[in-house]
Amino acid sequence: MPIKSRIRTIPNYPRHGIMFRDITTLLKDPCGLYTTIQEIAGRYDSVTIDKVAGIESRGFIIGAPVAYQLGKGFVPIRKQNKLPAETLGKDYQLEYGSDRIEIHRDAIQPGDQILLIDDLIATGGTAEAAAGLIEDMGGEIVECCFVIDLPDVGGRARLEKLGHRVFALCEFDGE
Ligand SMILES: O=P(O)(O)OC[C@H]1O[C@H](OP(=O)(O)OP(=O)(O)O)[C@H](O)[C@@H]1O
Ligand SMILES: Nc1ncnc2[nH]cnc12
Repeated sequence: MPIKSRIRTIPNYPRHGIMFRDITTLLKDPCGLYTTIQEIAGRYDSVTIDKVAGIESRGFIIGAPVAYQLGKGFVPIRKQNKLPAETLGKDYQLEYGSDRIEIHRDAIQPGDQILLIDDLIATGGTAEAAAGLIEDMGGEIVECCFVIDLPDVGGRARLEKLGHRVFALCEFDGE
């Protein structure tokens, strides 16, 4: 069964008008989880990557096994006040609210080739902030990689306009 058909849609969550794309139905399926990680990791098999960065929280579920499969380290980009050492942070707007993400100041070395991973791109605000943090530290974004793209919300176009490569395993377009 394709990855997309294992993702459930919950209308009007967490707010009226939002079609929430729920990956828990993909994750609970051993074949769904395995295929997702293999497909992403396979894409970067012969690409130079120093570290995989994942965005809290759903980006951790996808990013950490991809890093493991590629034999690379994993860097968590976390919500405000969750990281214990010195951090750099950025505020950003969400499809349904606003938030702040942070990264440890010693997580990235200048010139590091970083694969940025999250489960989903909607407005692209979260990924733009995460990519910005990585670039502020001298890291280079190899690609921004997602399980799900919502093209009608415009995040991919926003990241591409900033010069980032974007890849997603599937798209939900007004369904
Ligand atoms: O492209 P954007 O409009 O920025 O939205 C995408 C982000 O929103 C969701 O995370 P959320 O902030 O809901 O946190 P969670 O992963 O902890 O549920 C999703 O996992 C992405 O990180
Ligand atoms: N429509 C959506 N479904 C799941 N996660 C999201 N994050 C932002 N928009 C979302």
